Amino acid sequence: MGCSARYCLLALSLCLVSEHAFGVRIMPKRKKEAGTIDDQSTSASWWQAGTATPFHDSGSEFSSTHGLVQTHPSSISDGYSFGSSGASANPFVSTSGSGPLSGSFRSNPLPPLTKSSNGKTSLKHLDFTSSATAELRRNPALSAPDECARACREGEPPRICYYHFTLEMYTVLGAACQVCTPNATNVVWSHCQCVLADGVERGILTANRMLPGPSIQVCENDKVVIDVENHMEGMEVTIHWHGIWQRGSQYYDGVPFVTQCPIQQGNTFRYQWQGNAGTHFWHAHTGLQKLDGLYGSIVVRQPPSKDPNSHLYDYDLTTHVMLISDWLHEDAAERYPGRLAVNTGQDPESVLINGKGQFRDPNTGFMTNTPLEVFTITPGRRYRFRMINAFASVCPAQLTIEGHNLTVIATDGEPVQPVQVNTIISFSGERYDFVIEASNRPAAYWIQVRGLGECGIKRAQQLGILRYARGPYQPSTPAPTYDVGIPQGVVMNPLDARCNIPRTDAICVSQLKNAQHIDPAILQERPDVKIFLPFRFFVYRPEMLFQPNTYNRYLVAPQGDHVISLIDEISYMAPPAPLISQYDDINPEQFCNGDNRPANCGQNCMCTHKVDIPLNAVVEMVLVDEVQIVNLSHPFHLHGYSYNVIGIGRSPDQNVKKINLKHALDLDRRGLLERHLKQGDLPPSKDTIAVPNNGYVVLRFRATNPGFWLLHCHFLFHIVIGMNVVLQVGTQADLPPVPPNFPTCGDHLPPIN
Ligand SMILES: NCCC(=O)NCCc1ccc(O)c(O)c1
Repeated sequence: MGCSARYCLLALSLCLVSEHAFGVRIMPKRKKEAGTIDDQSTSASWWQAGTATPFHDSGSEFSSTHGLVQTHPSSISDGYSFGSSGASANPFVSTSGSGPLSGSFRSNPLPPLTKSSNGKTSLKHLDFTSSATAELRRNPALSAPDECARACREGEPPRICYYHFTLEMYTVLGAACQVCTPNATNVVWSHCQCVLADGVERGILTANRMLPGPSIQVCENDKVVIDVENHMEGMEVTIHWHGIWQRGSQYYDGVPFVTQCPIQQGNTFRYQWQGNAGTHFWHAHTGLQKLDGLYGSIVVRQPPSKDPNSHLYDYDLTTHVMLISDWLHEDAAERYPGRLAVNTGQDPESVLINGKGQFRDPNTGFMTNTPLEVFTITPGRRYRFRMINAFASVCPAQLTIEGHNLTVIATDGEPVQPVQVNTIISFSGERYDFVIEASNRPAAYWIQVRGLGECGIKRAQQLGILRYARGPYQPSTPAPTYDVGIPQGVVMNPLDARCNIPRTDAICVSQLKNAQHIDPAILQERPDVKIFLPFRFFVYRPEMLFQPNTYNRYLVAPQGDHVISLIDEISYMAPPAPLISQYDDINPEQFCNGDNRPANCGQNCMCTHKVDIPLNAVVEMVLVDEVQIVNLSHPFHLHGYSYNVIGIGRSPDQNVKKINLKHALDLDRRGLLERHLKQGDLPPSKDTIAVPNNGYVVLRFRATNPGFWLLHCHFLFHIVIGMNVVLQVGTQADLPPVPPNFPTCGDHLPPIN
């Protein structure tokens, strides 16, 4: 090989086979029968274009309207499906009882665990290590992942869905990519452990050697059990189930030192919860691990009768989950606290769609030829897509699909009245579900995901393909570039956040209408509790930060500022032991909030920021952006709840160049904060909302879920420098005790002998 560039092998193979300047999609040279394999493909790794095998052909031959399910290997955003998500062949989640698939889903009893009726693996990935298999065999009450990813029908008994995640340090383009070549009997090598990402080699962290990690897809009322086995060398971890409210199971919310002790290397921690319906995701909540690959999708489906928008789509496929993430070509730790001479900040090199993509080296122009994600649809049908923004950096993501309108029907798991747009801009932690109607000319169409904001520097983007079954594989139009993209049309969630005027070019989140009933108490004029939370950065002078014998944390911001995050002038520090299980082990002086600032707490006040909220109170929160950096809007995520987005705005006062707490309070007094509380306003429910740059959002929720719930900016680097606060709803007495033998942790400071 003898190449210096890490991706040169791929780039080289591209050079040999490339027919277009832009590079080659992985395409069969000639069309093959579905499910056959090119036996000549032995000389090079299977992803290389010159040896492309027609595994993705299979999608064209199986119509999604056939009643049979699992006729070929399905995949769920699993990082192995060779550029075909196999969607058309796996239409096993029908939303309409009378639809073509009515009654077609069979649920297999255990065993077998891994094979579907045709003997091929239906949902790969799932961990079939001896421990996972053993647990499933030992306990006949458990269902395997592919049994749980099913159409949900009223009256069907709930399942207990069992998952086993083995977390490891792993490699993109490792040797697994040479061994799992498809062979004549297996179109897809059933347990392929090859992670391709965008074709650039790097070390990563994985769950079950997949990127994204395993998808959890269940029905409402199912019980979900996930054994998380940590084998990451020298690392501790927790997994947060983003969007899952954890009612009655707060100790499984996965926030380190709030709801549990981190899982030590070599240990297994069993999470158990019942999911509220919707599109959610899981990700590591410790350190920077999320950015290195520890995330995956969660879909909690409902019987169609329970979804107010189910009449708008025919299919809700396991394969139409679209998880988008930003991607580095090095460990995230290279970026924290950050470097000076080569300060690339948080800027990702790349973007991935379901862990897939290609990368063009800006210096050489070489482009990798790894497969793009393909979503297959059948003409005339309407499909529910579930988009998950798993970005970690500050970049918003812009999704556009060539030739297709997107009808937004839900956000953050909660249904909204449908709105039609052409582009969806989303922030880290948000989810948008939309319907696509396969009503265009049967062809292949580009999907473009562009990183906005800081991602514009490197022009990070990724492409995918929306393909009509039996149509061509390759879009006929030139691949959209960062600068010449798919026309954006009407935008969901515009960055300018001009939300208080009617407009035809964009729809703000605050202009969406909830598709469900809203507790009237939420809309009462005066909430029981009103909390203003301004947030900003504190910029250290180097002589303060590097005072001898002080060791304050910091992040090197893009312009070189050394900063920490403040919410209400406090930078959150985790306590040494979990609030939920070892509250009494924590020194009360560890806690603070705006009304109780520790003595001598200066401008860089660091403590466990905790705000107490009475159980069942109607809470209003006003988040105020005091960061004041153009193009930077912070998405705030609340654990344990979804809130109603009552208003989004900026100062109406032309003289006020910069909003701050004082000004927001003044606007509130004058009744000038935007609040949609009228009959029929129906403010949408969400759990993650971007606070517009130089603006504010007003949120409300009824505090019916007791516990210690984290509220935080969802940007990863802002979390680690303290942009968090714990909302304690109710008292410890309102919480169930943690399960027996819940792990403990804490300082060890015995008397000195
Ligand atoms: N007027 C204050 C200057 C300031 O706050 N500088 C920080 C800028 C920053 C911090 C973190 C980021 O992630 C980012 O993108 C930008």
